[in-house]
Amino acid sequence: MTSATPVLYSFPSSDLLTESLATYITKIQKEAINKKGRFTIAISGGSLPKTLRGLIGKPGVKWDKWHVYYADERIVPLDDPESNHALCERELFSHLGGALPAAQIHHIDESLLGDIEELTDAYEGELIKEFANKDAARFPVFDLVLLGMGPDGHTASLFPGHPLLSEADRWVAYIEDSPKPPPKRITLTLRVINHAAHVAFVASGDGKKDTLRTILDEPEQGLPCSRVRPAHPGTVSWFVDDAASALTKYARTQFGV
Ligand SMILES: O=C(O)[C@H](O)[C@@H](O)[C@H](O)[C@H](O)COP(=O)(O)O
Repeated sequence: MTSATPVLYSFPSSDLLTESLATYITKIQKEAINKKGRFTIAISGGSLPKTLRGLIGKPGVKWDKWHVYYADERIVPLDDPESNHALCERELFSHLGGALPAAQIHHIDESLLGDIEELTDAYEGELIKEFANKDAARFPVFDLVLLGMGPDGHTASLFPGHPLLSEADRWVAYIEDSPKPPPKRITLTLRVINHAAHVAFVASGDGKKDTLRTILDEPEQGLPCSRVRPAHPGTVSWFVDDAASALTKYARTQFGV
C-alpha cells in the first residue's frame, strides 16, 4: 500500500497561513458534505486552535454539519485552562453564535476523570458511534485530522520512543507519563491518524525550524510527525510559516485550491 508524501506550504505571514488554512479546511469540508452530508474533524491542542480563527465568519463553512473530536485531550476538567476542549471553546466555538451544535462537539466524559481506562473506553465509544459500520473499516476514517508539532517531534500525544506509537488495535489510547505536562492524556492512535482522508499539520515560529527540518528531510529518524503518512489516497499537508521552514530543504508547494 502506498503512503501519502507530505506537501509543504510555507507562508510569509501568520495572517496568510491562517487564511489559507481556513480555505483548505472549507474545501475539504465541502467535499465531505457533498459526499455524505457531514464533516468529521479531529483537532489538537497547543497553538493550533488559535490558527483556526480564519474560519470564523468565513462564507461556505457549514458548522451545523461539523462533528468535532479531539486528536488528543488532557485528563483535566473541561473548564481547566489545560483542557484542549476549553481552548477550542475559547478560541473558536464561542465565536460561532451557537452555529455548531454542542452535541456535535465530542469531548471527554468529565465524570470519568478518576478512571483513565474507563474514560478512554468511553471516548473510543464516541468514535464507534460515529464511524463503526459506516465504511465497514477496521479503523475510523476522519475527513480531516489537524495536528501540531512539538519541539521533540511529537504530535497529538504520541511522543518519540513511546510504546504507544506501536499501538495496533485501539482507536483511542491513554498515556500517564506524557513528557509534556499534564502527564495524563488520551490520544488518537497513529493507526487512526494514518487512516484519515486528510491530515494537516500546522507549525509556526523560529522555535520549530530544527524539528521541521528533521521531520521532513530525515524521515528515517522516525519521529512521530514523520510517521504520519496516511495510506493512498489520503493526504498529509504542512501549513507552516517561513520562520518554521527556514532550515528544511524539502520542496515547497504553492498554495492554491
Ligand atoms: O494537547 C497538546 O499538547 C497537543 O495536542 C500537542 O500535540 C500540540 O499540538 C503540540 O505539542 C504542539 O504544540 P504547540 O503548537 O503549542 O507548539
